[in-house]
Amino acid sequence: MTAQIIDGKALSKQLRVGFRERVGRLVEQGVRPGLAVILVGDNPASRVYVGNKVKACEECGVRSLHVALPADTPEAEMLARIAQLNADPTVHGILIQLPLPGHIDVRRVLEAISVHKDVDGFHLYNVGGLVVGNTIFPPCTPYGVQLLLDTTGTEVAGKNVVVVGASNIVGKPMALMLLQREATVTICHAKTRDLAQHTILADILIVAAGKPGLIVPQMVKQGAIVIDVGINRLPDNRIVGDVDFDGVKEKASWITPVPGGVGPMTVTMLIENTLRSAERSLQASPADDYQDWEAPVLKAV
Ligand SMILES: Nc1nc2c(c(=O)[nH]1)N[C@@H](CN(C=O)c1ccc(C(=O)N[C@@H](CCC(=O)O)C(=O)O)cc1)CN2
Repeated sequence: MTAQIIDGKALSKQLRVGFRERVGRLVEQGVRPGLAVILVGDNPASRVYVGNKVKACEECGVRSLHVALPADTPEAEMLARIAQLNADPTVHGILIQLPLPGHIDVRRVLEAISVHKDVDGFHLYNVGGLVVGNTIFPPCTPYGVQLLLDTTGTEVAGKNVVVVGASNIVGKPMALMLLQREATVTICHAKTRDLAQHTILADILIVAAGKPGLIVPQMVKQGAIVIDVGINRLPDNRIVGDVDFDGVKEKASWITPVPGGVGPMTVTMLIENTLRSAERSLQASPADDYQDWEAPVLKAV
């Protein structure tokens, strides 16, 4: 039996209808949500992703502020820009497009973003929040994957989940979020021996390794849910994931396509986090700490 497709483009479209309504309500109350996107250098893929983010803002009525800086921008200048954006009440979310040029200390600039505007969820506070299960802003890609999984109607608790890839922005937070939902989680990475021995046991297989064709049908359990987070551009310009889609779809029960699966959801969850930040700004006197943040409750179904 061929797998059912988990359509991230369609789910994004549906969620964005609700976002426009939320923006309308915010504007009625005098707040236009604002997102600042900082891009350093001219990495072509990053330019596409930033373009997608700016387009999504336009579609939802969010004001976007695109800060494009040359590749040799000193770290001190970035820190100064971030400080300005932290202090700007019309900016509810700030993100720094990754990767950054090598001369910039990624952790230092991410830590400079106000926890209250860290809509990418990369600040150490938000990362730590994932460990104890109450982060302010879930990181966008794993958050999107969680919603995509929800659309399958599958109860995650008790399932064997295997995450392939241990990056700070996808693999590790993904594993923590699914552990919070009581899955049995295994993380595989570049040093894992005999990858197939792990993946074959997965009821839910999430692949974020950046290696086209890494996962072939023999590595997948019959009926598994397969989420492909990889985005690889081939020499012929085609975009493919990390999973052999045509082969694996004959074995899986559900599968995400690339493009049109996780990618659009990453951008959609960024808007969700920005709206939550803007909504919170309406509270009469938001405390200057993070204790009064409510945990996010967005559900896909
Ligand atoms: N600050 C951040 N940097 C990066 C993140 C992130 O979440 N925050 N994640 C990735 C890139 N990324 C978002 O920035 C991203 C990747 C892919 C897509 C997307 O829409 N993909 C499309 C295909 C797009 C194409 O034509 O190449 C799809 O899969 O359908 C959006 C965002 C690294 N950096």
